[in-house]
Amino acid sequence: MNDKRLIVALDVATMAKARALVDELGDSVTYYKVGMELFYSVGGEIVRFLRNAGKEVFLDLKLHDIPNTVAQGTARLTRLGASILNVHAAGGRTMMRAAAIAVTDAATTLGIAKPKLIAITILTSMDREEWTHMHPGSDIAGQVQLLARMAQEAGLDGVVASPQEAGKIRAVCGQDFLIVTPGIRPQGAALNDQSRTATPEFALSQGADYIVVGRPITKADNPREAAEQILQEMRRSQ
Ligand SMILES: O=c1ccn([C@@H]2O[C@H](COP(=O)(O)O)[C@@H](O)[C@H]2O)c(=O)[nH]1
Repeated sequence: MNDKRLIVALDVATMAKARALVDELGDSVTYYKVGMELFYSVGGEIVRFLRNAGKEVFLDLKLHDIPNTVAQGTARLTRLGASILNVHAAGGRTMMRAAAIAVTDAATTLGIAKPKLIAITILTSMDREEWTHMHPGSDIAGQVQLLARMAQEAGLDGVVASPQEAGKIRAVCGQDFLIVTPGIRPQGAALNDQSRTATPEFALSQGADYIVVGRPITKADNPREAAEQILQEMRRSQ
């Protein structure tokens, strides 16, 4: 069984560990997310390895800097052949617009398919107490909707958000806008450092296009079995 809507977060520190997990998950998983830990350890080699293994890649490096720096960075990353790249929406509309143009131009010059460019809204680890401390009088869901609309207006293809806000994003951004939801926890799973979580079934019911699952699979005693259980839950929710 396999479902491209499941993206497994490959949060390990070495190529050997990454290879072992990809091997173990086999054909049950076709989409992997590569984040800072693995990319800063091994660089572009991991993207080439996954692509050669027939996998799709979400390169989750969350760029956040001035427009020119982010544009140049996303242009360089485009060459690696990932299907999804991302930046922080908090970098602003001008920064997101610059990144969107840079990705399109780089893909055109290289003659490759343009990766989707999506924006981080508010990290799923952020809880309401911490948010209110930082932004008195503002509510998370309203801010997520605002950031998602900004990303859409800047020409991005979608956002990363908590499954708890997916429905609200759909309501303001419509159907033709990608919603990728980390913070996924099957019933009874440890939350770890996540706060605004939900089950795979709930995320999909709220309009998420993709769910991102890391530790509930990668730290399980039997990662393949954990992935298969999530895939079964996804199938039930169709
Ligand atoms: O808001 C965000 C944005 C990105 N992430 C990333 O997703 C995975 C989640 O891993 P779990 O082990 O399932 O918690 C991780 O790589 C984060 O960097 C996120 O969690 N929230």
